[in-house]
Amino acid sequence: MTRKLIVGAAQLGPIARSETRTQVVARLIELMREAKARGCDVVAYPELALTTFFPRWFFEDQAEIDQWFEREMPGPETRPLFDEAKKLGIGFYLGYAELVEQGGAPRHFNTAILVDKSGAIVGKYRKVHLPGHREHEPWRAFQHLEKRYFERGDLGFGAWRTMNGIMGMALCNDRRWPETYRVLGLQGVEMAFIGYNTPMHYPPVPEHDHLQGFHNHLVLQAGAYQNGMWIVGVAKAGKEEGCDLLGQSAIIAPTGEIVAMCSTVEDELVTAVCDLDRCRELKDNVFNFGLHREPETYRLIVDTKGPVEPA
Ligand SMILES: NC(=O)N[C@@H](C(=O)O)c1ccc(O)cc1
Repeated sequence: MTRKLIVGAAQLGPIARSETRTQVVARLIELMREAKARGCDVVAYPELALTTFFPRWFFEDQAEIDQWFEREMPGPETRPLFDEAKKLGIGFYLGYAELVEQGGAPRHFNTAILVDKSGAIVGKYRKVHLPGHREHEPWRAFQHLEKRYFERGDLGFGAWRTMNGIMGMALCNDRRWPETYRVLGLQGVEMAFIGYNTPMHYPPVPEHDHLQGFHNHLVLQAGAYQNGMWIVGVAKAGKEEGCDLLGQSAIIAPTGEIVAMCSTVEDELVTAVCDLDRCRELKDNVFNFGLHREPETYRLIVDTKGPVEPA
């Protein structure tokens, strides 16, 4: 049985603040149909793919915040996407803001799901590394209030056997942290889906603005290679409500090579044939964990948040 998966990275251009879920889902379905026409088994969408990137605004009214969140998945507006996936027989990865009631209390997460070819949700991930700030910082041209609007994910970095392989998920800022990939890699993940919304302007260190594209590929390629996994990085891109977001969505081989990349900052699909068996080239050799890892010497990584004084 071949383990070649045809994978689509369905980058989204900007989503206007006024755009409805129904309008966005229509865009997602169009990309899904294109993916199917190009033979895809699975298609990946960005982080918070159903709305504009709302953490760029400070809202005080909880009802105004909650309007950006999904209370059920699928819900009435998103069900057509699941129906289409089932009809076409294509899997998908989707990021969205999740609102759940637990023990009578509302909980807010920045979430991604993996849906198989039958339209069933097989995995859920809630973003662990929440970037930005908690309080209103009016000096910024755009807020980045993920720390205010979301709780840290409580599901860890899972791995799921589906679509003939072992699949993992992460979201945006998670991709900058080597721990993310390692926890996935240790579970044998062969393909990780990572949606992102990355502003080109980084207010705390604007000297890095020109490096956004470089840093994006640097971390995705290193994560792929060091763990012998395919990585599908998918942007929400373009000028969204005046804020420039990085594009350059990419499919990356376990060798670290970029095999497909978007060249616009609009809705754009790129695809690649991803042979999951190629992960073995790394997992059995240079990154054979069982043979070469020395976890006893890595204690600081889990025992401290860091930094610590040098010994
Ligand atoms: N949605 C995200 O997690 N985005 C982050 C990232 O790309 O790491 C990010 C980028 C720039 C910032 O000023 C704040 C946060």
